[in-house]
Amino acid sequence: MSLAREEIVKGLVNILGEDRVITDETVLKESSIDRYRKFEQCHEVYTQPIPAAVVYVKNTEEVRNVLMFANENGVNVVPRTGHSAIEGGLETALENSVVIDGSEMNQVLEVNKESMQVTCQCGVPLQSLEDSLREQGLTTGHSPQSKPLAQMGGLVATRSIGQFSTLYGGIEDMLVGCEVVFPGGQVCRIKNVPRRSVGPDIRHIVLGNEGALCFITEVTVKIFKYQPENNRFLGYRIKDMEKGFQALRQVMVEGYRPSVARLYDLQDAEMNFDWADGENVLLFMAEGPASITKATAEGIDEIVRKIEGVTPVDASLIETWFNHLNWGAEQIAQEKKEILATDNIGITTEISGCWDCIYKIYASVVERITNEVPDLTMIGGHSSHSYINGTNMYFVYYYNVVDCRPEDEINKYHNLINRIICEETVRFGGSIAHHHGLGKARAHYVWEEYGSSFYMLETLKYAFDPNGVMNMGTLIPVKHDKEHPWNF
Ligand SMILES: Cc1cc2nc3c(=O)[nH]c(=O)nc-3n(C[C@H](O)[C@H](O)[C@H](O)COP(=O)(O)OP(=O)(O)OC[C@H]3O[C@@H](n4cnc5c(N)ncnc54)[C@H](O)[C@@H]3O)c2cc1C
Repeated sequence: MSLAREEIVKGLVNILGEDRVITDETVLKESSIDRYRKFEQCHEVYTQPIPAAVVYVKNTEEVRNVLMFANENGVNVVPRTGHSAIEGGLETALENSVVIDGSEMNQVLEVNKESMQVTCQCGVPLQSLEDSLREQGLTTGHSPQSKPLAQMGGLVATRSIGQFSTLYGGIEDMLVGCEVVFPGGQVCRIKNVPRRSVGPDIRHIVLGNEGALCFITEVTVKIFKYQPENNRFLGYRIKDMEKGFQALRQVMVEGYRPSVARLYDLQDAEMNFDWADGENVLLFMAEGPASITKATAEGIDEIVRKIEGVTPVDASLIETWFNHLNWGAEQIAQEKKEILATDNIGITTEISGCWDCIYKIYASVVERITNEVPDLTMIGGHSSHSYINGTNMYFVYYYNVVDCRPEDEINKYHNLINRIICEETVRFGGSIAHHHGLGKARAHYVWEEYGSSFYMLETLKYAFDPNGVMNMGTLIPVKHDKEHPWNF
């Protein structure tokens, strides 16, 4: 039999003491969702089950004790660090869940300048880590737009990616080793080595698990020399979006590795660049030793200028724009004010596809959303992470919320748009989530995404979380309506 709310709180207080078991109603409500339900959040309307408690853990032993308590008593837990999730990964989908917050595990344990790696606890904010590394002439190379908000545990748990990914890769290319705790109480450490050939790469069980398999307590990531004085910026207007994708492809296929390679369609460009002048925008940044950035910038410029319909712009425009790209608490507060004042809301959904299908996905998503979604005020997007075999597409959309209560917005608009994006992406052979994770929102499409390999994901879930207490509903939905997967 499951424990009553009071018994759960009592058990947690026995483990952690009263101070670190929070049962304040406002905190609990705010902890029941993340930015997937941004409209509800702005209106302070909470539709998800309110957790029994939020607990602040200070070390691995405490994480272990809380997880074992939850596992033995069938209590759902939701791991959390920076609270910047945007796909519902932090929603407490089951009654009487416990949010385990690791943000007080915030020590940088070692900066190893010889082996070029840094080890930190899960709650280290990326911004403070990066600021202190830069003072020492070093960088993680990781720069998601949420750098001012996100913390190391969450960044690994979501398989995050940063703005310089074309050079440094995603977090999966940076993670060297880690320590994690499973619900049965097993504490596992994956050691720090440059590479090994000893069976499957078990780091990938941790990466992107979204708190549905284990709690990440410590991570070691690579570090690189920080040499901003050598940065080169390039920017272009380009008339045709499809040719823009071809330009990105050519840069990658010819073997160039800019840190940033981005293509904005004209709708998104209009919102970001006052010089876009009704055209799409291509931009690049090269980082690293001076000889490499010079050669990279010159090589890319030569390729792009040969493409029809391209107009170069002053490099300083790109540099200025780039320095104001990140989002912290201030931008989030400002956004809330604007949403409340206008009932107009902007949301993003990102996917990926190989070069042979990305334009088809883009064009068909834009067409369907334009035709099928009511009250739309903008649909567009950009590609911001490119590879030898393809790229991502980051759809950006705005709509007016008309004639509906805050709690009805999600199904009337947001889930409808998500469905279109997921359907078209799967139809053309892409992946429904490039870097924000499946959370609870896109988990409804997990079968379409995985196909026959769903067996492997499901087996991992059963093996590592046999009692079903790790962030239930994330990766695999708790309730799923096959006929109407977008309605939840
Ligand atoms: C304005 C904005 C911009 C963004 N830009 C980017 C971007 O450029 N690139 C990008 O990749 N993402 C981006 N995101 C999404 C988000 O910031 C990332 O997913 C980030 O990695 C989440 O880190 P966090 O510490 O905030 O994790 P949280 O939000 O606390 O948690 C995220 C998920 O990870 C799980 N989790 C958290 N901590 C742990 C842990 N210790 N152990 C196990 N599971 C855990 C949670 O259960 C949840 O499912 C953006 C978000 C916002 C709001």
